[in-house]
Amino acid sequence: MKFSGIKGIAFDLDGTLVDSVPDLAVATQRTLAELGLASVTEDQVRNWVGNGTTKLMERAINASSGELPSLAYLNDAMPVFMRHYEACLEQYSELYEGVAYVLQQLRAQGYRLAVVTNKPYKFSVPLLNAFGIGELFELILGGDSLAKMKPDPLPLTYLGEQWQLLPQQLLMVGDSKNDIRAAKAAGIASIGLTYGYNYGEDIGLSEPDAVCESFEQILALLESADK
Ligand SMILES: O=C(O)COP(=O)(O)O
Ligand SMILES: [Mg+2]
Repeated sequence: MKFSGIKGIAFDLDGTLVDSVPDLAVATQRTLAELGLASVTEDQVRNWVGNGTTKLMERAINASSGELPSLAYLNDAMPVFMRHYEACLEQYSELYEGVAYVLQQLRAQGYRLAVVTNKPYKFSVPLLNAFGIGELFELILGGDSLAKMKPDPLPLTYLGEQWQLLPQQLLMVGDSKNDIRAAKAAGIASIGLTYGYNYGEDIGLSEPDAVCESFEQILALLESADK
């Protein structure tokens, strides 16, 4: 059974724990306005989330202006975005249904929990704390915490080293192909969630070990596995 012997679980953040696109969209729209560029919609922003905030802004500026920004332009745009996102961070975002309950249950069952996100670390911790779940995680890794982010396996292999757990004792839960690719590259099992953001694609196409339509289903999947 793929999920037996799991001791540690790494959760993705955006699109997995928190529906954060409403605030990412507001911050993107305010940034474009300040740069004098045409606006974009929340639906567009949803399809650009997954590879960190710099990629999000690159995609937004590209769609808005019709051309890829130069590195210098993007470097100037990023502090503007960071300022706007910091100001709204959890204003319109919401924890997905069942998240707090399931995380508490998993902790009570003895699983070690981590967040492995591509979101910058400085936003990840306050966002998790704003929803009262930050304390449930032993380790939080942002997209800028290490030299490489998902889909690179580095954050997951680092987690295994920190916790002294083997790949077969770890599980990655996420909404995006970046999560599933990172898990496969690290040799660990993965669960793909259907309700998040995955560039508008079916997460099943990335072939995670299981697909869940709700966060609650994770509990049942783990309970059905031998410990
Ligand atoms: O910030 C992003 O682009 C994605 O963040 P995630 O890895 O938590 O989904
Ligand atoms: Mg995600």
